[in-house]
Amino acid sequence: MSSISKSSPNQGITSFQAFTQLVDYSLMDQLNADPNATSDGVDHHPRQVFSGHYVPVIPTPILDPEYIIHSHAFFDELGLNEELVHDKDFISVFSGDLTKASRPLRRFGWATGYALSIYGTEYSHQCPFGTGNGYGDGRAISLFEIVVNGQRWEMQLKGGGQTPYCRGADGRAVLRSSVREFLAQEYMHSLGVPTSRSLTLIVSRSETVTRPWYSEDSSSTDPDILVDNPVAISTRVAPSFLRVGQLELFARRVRNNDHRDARKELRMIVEHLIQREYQSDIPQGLDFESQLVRLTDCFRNRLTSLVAQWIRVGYCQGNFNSDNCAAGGYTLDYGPFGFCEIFDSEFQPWTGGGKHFSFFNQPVAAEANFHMFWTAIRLLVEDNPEILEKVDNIRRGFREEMQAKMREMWACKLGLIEYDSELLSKLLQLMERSEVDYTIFFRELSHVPEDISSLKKSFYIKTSPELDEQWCAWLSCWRDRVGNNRDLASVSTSMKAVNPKYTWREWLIVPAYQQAEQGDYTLIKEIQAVLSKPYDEQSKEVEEKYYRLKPKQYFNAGGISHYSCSS
Ligand SMILES: Nc1ncnc2c1ncn2[C@@H]1O[C@H](COP(=O)(O)OP(=O)(O)OP(=O)(O)O)[C@@H](O)[C@H]1O
Ligand SMILES: [Mg+2]
Repeated sequence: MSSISKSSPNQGITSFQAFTQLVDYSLMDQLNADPNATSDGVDHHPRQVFSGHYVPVIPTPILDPEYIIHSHAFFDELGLNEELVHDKDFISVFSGDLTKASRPLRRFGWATGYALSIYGTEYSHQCPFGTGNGYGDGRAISLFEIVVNGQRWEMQLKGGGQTPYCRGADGRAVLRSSVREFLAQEYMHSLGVPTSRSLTLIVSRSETVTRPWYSEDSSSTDPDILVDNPVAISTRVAPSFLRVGQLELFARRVRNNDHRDARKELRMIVEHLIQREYQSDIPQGLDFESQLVRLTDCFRNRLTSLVAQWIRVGYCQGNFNSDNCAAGGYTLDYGPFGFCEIFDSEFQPWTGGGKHFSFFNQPVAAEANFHMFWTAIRLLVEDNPEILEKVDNIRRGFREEMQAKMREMWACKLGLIEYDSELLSKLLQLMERSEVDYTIFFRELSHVPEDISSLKKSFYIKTSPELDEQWCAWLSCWRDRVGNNRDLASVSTSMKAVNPKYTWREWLIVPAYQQAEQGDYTLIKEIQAVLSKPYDEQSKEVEEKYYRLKPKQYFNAGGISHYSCSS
């Protein structure tokens, strides 16, 4: 679990100039740039990109940037001193201004194309040209990579302006969505769930964009007003930003025989993926085809673990398309996401997401993404039946592995040594009938209570005596299972380490971004601190404010309980 540790003034990198010494373009330089890219990186209009792995693009800085917050934990990991946020060159670069960048920095970053599959169905008409060649990072621009203690990190602006993939949109992200993404990424990391990380959040004091949103107290499904929002840039960081959709893009070009180098470009991006994300799992000395088998196996392992973890912590990605599925197996794109409060196996905060991307259906959505991954990479071993058989077997085994990871997760969450399907399914029924708060329920259960009174803290409805009786029977059965020859205090400790006390409650986040729109960042910082220790009890004051059921007025509230637009 991460903690906030602030480096002392003498420790770590304090100047942007020193920071630039970490920058490394060597792996990116092995990939192909779009041969039709402009030589000056001024490439901000929607156009088709037919080949190459990336397009060099100059970001568009936000006007009058003001630093809001950075990740203390991640600064610490990277060996950056807190002082760095006072270096104006550091803030300029992470607000999208590369105009004064000097060597080793380059004056442009890059955007990448990717394909889209929704729940295993390929799409290409979402791009303005109807071909898929205009789809990709429309507002995400990577600046550079740094290497710290042998670990490579790609630094990417979200909201850094238009790219050839912007499809005519403004390339911006609003403060609301940037605050959400910044805080959620850090929270996920503190929960111990693999994720892209947050570095900095910077807002413009003068530039705004208009977005549809919800009027106060609106219960409408779709936004009912247009709002001017300050724009912001959050910088997110990951070993790479390669998505399943990216592999698909190159695979589609191979299948369609789009150009001479299509197969070569697919192989290059797959080799790049192995180097960027799987170096520690796949020995470099192996021949490429054996590496591919290992890659398929490792990705299946990471993806199934990830989704089981999501369900453990109550997270719903909301829009788990292949273009929002990181090929490194971590959480990516905190737009339409939400955390389950009142338990509903079909919980889905994004109104456009439907049941297929809902809370408990995420293992199935993940399988659809894995299927697209497998479809793409198997093109590279088509002429080797032995290898193909191995890769296909791994594909076939997805469901079984997913189920095994889910069983393991539920056993852990319930403090059991062995998974018990009957105990779990009875519990889930009771949870749904009693409308329990997902986080509060499991946290209270983690105290291994003797009766159901403390569990009732998590109920949104008043239960009948008959329902109470069923709960008592369930609890007694569960206590027998967990207590069998085990010390209950240690069961409780291990349960508390997997059942967080503090969760993301959208109605507590809303005031933070609303106050930030008025220039007050206190609440953002408070939430960052609380969510950085989600498994700790924390103070009485924090408990009273953050360990609470969702108040009635926020049920069905547009922009809080559901949203149709998240950008
Ligand atoms: N304001 C915008 N300007 C340009 N492109 C945009 C904008 N908003 C979204 N897009 C693009 O539309 C596509 C779908 O949007 P989605 O909300 O999944 O992505 P996102 O949140 O911008 O991106 P990411 O997946 O990089 O976190 C993405 O390719 C994204 O780059
Ligand atoms: Mg996305």
